[in-house]
Order: sequence, then C-alpha cells, then structure tokens
Amino acid sequence: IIGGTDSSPGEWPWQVSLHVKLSRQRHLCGGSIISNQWILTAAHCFMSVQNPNIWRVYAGVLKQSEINENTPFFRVEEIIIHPQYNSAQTGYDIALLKLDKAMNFTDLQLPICLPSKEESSILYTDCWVIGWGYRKERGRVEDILQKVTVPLMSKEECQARYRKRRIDDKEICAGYDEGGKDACKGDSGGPLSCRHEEVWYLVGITSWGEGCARPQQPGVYTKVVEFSDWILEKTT
Ligand SMILES: O=C1CSc2cc(C(=O)N[C@@H](Cc3ccccc3)C(=O)NCCc3cc(Cl)ccc3-n3cnnn3)ccc2N1
Repeated sequence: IIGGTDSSPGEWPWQVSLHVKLSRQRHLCGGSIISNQWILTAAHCFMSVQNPNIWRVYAGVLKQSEINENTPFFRVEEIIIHPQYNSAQTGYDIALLKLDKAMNFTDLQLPICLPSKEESSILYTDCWVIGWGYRKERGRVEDILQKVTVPLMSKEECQARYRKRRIDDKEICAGYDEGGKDACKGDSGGPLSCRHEEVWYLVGITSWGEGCARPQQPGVYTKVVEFSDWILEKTT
C-alpha cells in the first residue's frame, strides 16, 4: 500500500494473508473471508502455483511477524479460478478458495458482505484498500497491515487514463489523479472495502495498475457485484 497508515487489530477482520510454502514460506496475496469456508481473491495469484497443498491461509493476523511455525492456518481444499480468466489486465481476475475446514468467527476473523445487484446503484464514498504490499514500487512486503482510502472513479474516466487497454464493465477503478495513494505488489487479491450505512461491502478485488500510485494511473479492481451469480453458484 502506498501512502497508507498502520491498521489496528480487528479493523479489517475479513482480510487474510495467503502464503505459499515451498522450500521457504512467504506472503503472496491478500484475500477476503466471505463465509466460514470460502475466501475470495484474485485469479492471478495462482498462475505459477496452482497446487492447493502449498497454500496456507492466515486469518485474524495484523502483522506478518505474528506468523511462525506455531501460528494456526487453514489449508486450501479447492482453488476455483474463473473460467474466463486469462490475465489480470483482461479481467475476470477472481478466484475462490475453499478452506479444508470451516473457521470459527471471532472479533479478529469475520466475513465481509458481498454487494448485491439491487444495491449496485449505490455511490460508495468511503472506500479503503488494504494489504501487506510494498510501500513503494521497489519495496518489500510490510509487517503491519496498511490501509489507505481511495475514491472510486467512473469507467469512462478510468478508460481515459488507460488508453492502450480496454477497461471492462466488470472492473472498477480507484485512485487519485495526483497519485500518491494506491495498492502495490503484495496487495493483490485483497479487498477494496466500502462502508455504506455502517455496513462494509466487498466492492473490489485488488487486481492491476500501471506502476503504483503514479499520477493518472489508478488502481484497477475486479468489480465483485458483477460476479455475484458466479460466487453463489460455486459456494452454495
Ligand atoms: O515475499 C514477497 C516478495 S516478492 C512478492 C511480489 C508480489 C507481487 O508481485 N504481487 C503482485 C501480483 C502477483 C501475485 C502472485 C504472483 C505474481 C504476481 C501484486 O500484488 N501486484 C499488484 C498489482 C497492482 C494492483 C493495483 Cl490495484 C495497483 C497497482 C498494482 N501494481 C502495479 N505494479 N505493482 N503493483 C507479491 C508478494 C511478494 N512476496
């Protein structure tokens, strides 16, 4: 996260850290708890590692330094990547992880609401992107979960910023024309969370951008409301 600040314990209880354990173990992506057995994240996280057995899901953590060989984690029973996914820049950057067992909800691990199609006309004005990603383009994974507020922008404005690309109806952009606040490497798969009338909704999944926090290069997120049928089909 560029231009953000430290989160507090329990501030974002739906945020999880997805680790890959090969010879070493490391945080690779963020994700969001949407039920006691399902995590929503980005499809691109799995392009090099599709084997469910090497993934570890850490919930209820604020700091990466809380994670060690004794920290409890969930194993992944199934990885469901959207069938139309090709690359982050061409959309459908969404995946579901089925946990090997249902988690107990606590103050530190709770699900976030999925936006419903009926409410897709809501203009969200209080949106935050969070993660343990880099604080600058050439950085490193951060210890304390970072948060930054970013304004949503229209598809037309976003398309004007990305002339060489086609911004899909199932993508949503957020950021500042002057740059300075954005997601970055290590944040992908995590939530773009928006609060509306005291309830938090999972509006976006951190997907791609041209550099991090550059002027007129907003972050591009998978627009979750466009996939509610797919999510319901796969998780019920
Ligand atoms: O221990 C380490 C050090 S190396 C490392 C790299 C990455 C990484 O590149 N992540 C990518 C995605 C990815 C994940 C898995 C495999 C390959 C790539 C990412 O987050 N990418 C974020 C994409 C992004 C989204 C928005 Cl909304 C705005 C700007 C950007 N960025 C543009 N340039 N950098 N970030 C993630 C974890 C890592 N852990």
